[in-house]
Amino acid sequence: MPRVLVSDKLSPTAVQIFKDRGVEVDYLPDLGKDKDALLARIGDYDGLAIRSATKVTEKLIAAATNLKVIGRAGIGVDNVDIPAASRRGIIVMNTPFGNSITTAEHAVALMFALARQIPEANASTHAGKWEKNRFMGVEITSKTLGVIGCGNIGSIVATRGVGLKMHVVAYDPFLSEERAEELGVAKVELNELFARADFITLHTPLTDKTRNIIDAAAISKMKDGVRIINCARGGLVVEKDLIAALKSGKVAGAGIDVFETEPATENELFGMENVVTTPHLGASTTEAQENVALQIAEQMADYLIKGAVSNAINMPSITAEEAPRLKPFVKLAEVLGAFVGQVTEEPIKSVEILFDGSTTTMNTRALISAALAGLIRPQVSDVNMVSAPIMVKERGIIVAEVKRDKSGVFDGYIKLTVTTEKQTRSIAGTCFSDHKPRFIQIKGINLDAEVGQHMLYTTNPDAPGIIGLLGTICGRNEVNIANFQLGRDRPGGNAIALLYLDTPFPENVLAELRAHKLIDSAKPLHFDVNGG
Ligand SMILES: NC(=O)c1ccc[n+]([C@@H]2O[C@H](COP(=O)([O-])OP(=O)(O)OC[C@H]3O[C@@H](n4cnc5c(N)ncnc54)[C@H](O)[C@@H]3O)[C@@H](O)[C@H]2O)c1
Ligand SMILES: O=C(O)[C@H](O)COP(=O)(O)O
Repeated sequence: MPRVLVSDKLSPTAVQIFKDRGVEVDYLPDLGKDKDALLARIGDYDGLAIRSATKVTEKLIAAATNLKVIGRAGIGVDNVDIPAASRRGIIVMNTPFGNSITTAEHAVALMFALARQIPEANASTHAGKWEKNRFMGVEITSKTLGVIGCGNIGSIVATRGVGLKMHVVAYDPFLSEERAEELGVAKVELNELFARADFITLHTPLTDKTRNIIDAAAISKMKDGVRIINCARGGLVVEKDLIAALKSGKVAGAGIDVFETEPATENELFGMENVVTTPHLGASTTEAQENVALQIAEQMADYLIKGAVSNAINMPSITAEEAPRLKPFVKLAEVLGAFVGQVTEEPIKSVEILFDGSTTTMNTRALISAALAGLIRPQVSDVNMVSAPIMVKERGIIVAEVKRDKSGVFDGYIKLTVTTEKQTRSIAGTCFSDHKPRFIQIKGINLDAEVGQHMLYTTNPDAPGIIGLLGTICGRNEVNIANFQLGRDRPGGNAIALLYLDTPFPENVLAELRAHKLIDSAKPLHFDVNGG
């Protein structure tokens, strides 16, 4: 039974779903704030469900020896060291839509709060002051709203702005003109947004490109009296520059839900009259918390129990429906990679993965990840479909995908071609209705060979005596040959042999075989035929 730890506050729905799905769950919502206690316990779990309080650092990941999946009940995953998780083969998934409406509504709420100074006016009225002349607001209608980052949340804010009769301009390098038109917004460059907007709202993730996107230089390009809303991430806005601009009056107000340092208990923004703050409440509604808890528990259970992957940051999605059809081809891709990985001794420069016929309609990203995992496993023992692409990239190996229509007798097949400094190797395989992977071409030589756990692969000239030679040497050394497959490109040309053995081929016998003039090369192979 897989075990999941919930280390941040999540709706009880998540716990119930884990239990119903047969996942053991420990709900310890304060553990995320206690780094040492979390570090001491994390090794016991297959899954970790979090929000933004738990910081999943490289150190925590190193201690998480059994961890397979980190589930973020929410959107931002900047509290997770994703490269470290990927390197360890741990899937990181989030719930990309569960809290977007709620967060968009919070941004709009902050915009209204700023425009009419509602928090200040509320405090003053509660204090019995009746300061009717102190609070003079601004209308929102006909003002320009600048949306930076027009993805899920930004686009909801944009349409709300349109509904409020605002002019909406959006800056997002990935926003298409068609989508902008559909939303009713004008797609503009950042400087134009700065120059035109009366209200600016941020909705980008925190990345190296977006960090400090609002600094003193950016503020200087904005209209006098602009109001800035940040419901995305602290770190997008340079707080000291914002504070200076609020003090000078250049910025008339700021609505801030997220801070450079969180939890934020001390901050110069606190107490400023023209600043409305909330403690990272963007996602905090009953509806959103129900959504994200339910989604993350389902997604994590799907992965831990069925191998289905959805909304993963570091792995292609595999739906529960496609998982059974894909599984044998994942195995095939991995086996093809493993074959080449085991026979290649020099550094690999590039890999081409060709999908032919029916395989082109499959989840080729997942299949490529599987092939790469098989390929580099002989060099890095602890690698899986999550970590393989990152490890291959770190090694500077170029990966290319090619798709083509059915070209031969098979409904479809996968062919892997690997180039090193010395040579190019290729291997192709397919799965028949028995779902078992088989090799159909090695070194350009056609054959039909199943995959065995322990095998010996030899290359030799097509000459009389090879079978006898292999049989004699194996027999003399008590190596039992369970099966045998031969192939050649033409009579008297290049030939290959695949021997199926009951046990790994002994090293000392290998030396004898390699020394024989009829054998060009001999390589023992091992395949995880039973693994998932
Ligand atoms: N305050 C909260 O409680 C709360 C709640 C949910 C999400 N968030 C934050 O909001 C962010 C946005 O969420 P989302 O669901 O809309 O994400 P999203 O991925 O759907 O949208 C982000 C958009 O930002 C754009 N973008 C990326 N780099 C950019 C750049 N340099 N300049 C301009 N645009 C850029 C992307 O193209 C994308 O369209 C999340 O990353 C998260 O950090 C905060
Ligand atoms: O990225 C998110 O989903 C939000 O920042 C919500 O964070 P929270 O789950 O900690 O409220």
